[in-house]
Amino acid sequence: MEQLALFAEAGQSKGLPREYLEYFPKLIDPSTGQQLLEKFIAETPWKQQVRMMYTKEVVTPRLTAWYGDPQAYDYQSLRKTYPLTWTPELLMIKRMVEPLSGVEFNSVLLNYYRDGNDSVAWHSDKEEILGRNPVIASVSFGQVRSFDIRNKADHKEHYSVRLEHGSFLLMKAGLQENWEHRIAKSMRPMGPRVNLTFRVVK
Ligand SMILES: O=C(O)CCC(=O)C(=O)O
Ligand SMILES: [Fe+2]
Repeated sequence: MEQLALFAEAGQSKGLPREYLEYFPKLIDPSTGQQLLEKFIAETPWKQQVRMMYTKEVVTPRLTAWYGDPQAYDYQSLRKTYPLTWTPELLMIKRMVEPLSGVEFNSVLLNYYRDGNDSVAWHSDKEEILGRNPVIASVSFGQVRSFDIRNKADHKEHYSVRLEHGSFLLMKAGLQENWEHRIAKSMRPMGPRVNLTFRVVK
């Protein structure tokens, strides 16, 4: 049984459109990852974003925080907003993913999924501040969650990757243009997960 599960996990990236997405299950060892997870949960100034959806206020179903260089401010928001200052842990992980990504990142968005009720809906990260064809490096800690992608031109073409504790997912140029992604809610009991997405803000 255990063997079967392991086999399925090892082969889970088979069939993925590798020109758009690359999965590395073991970037960070499990015990370091556990310490980082606990530190991120305890020490990050998490916020729950509120957005307007037509006339209704909608609360984002997860907690977020944004870190980076002061130059990576968000010029699109009504009031210029600045990222929090890099922590040593975030800088360490940034230096690990940069050679694998071929990009120097200047900011990172943290997502905290407290349990199976937390999620991110279908979207692609294609804001103007990310420029054209952004490369995004995603590192996951804690609860394994399913990362689903679907082709914008044909929703029947879809894949899932289970993002394991300590794993690294590289979202390559073109993914945001041609595919959408999400982390769906789950009915199963789920522990906490923290995900970091390193980005270049123009
Ligand atoms: O939690 C994840 O793995 C994905 C997060 C995401 O899509 C985003 O922050 O834009
Ligand atoms: Fe995203």
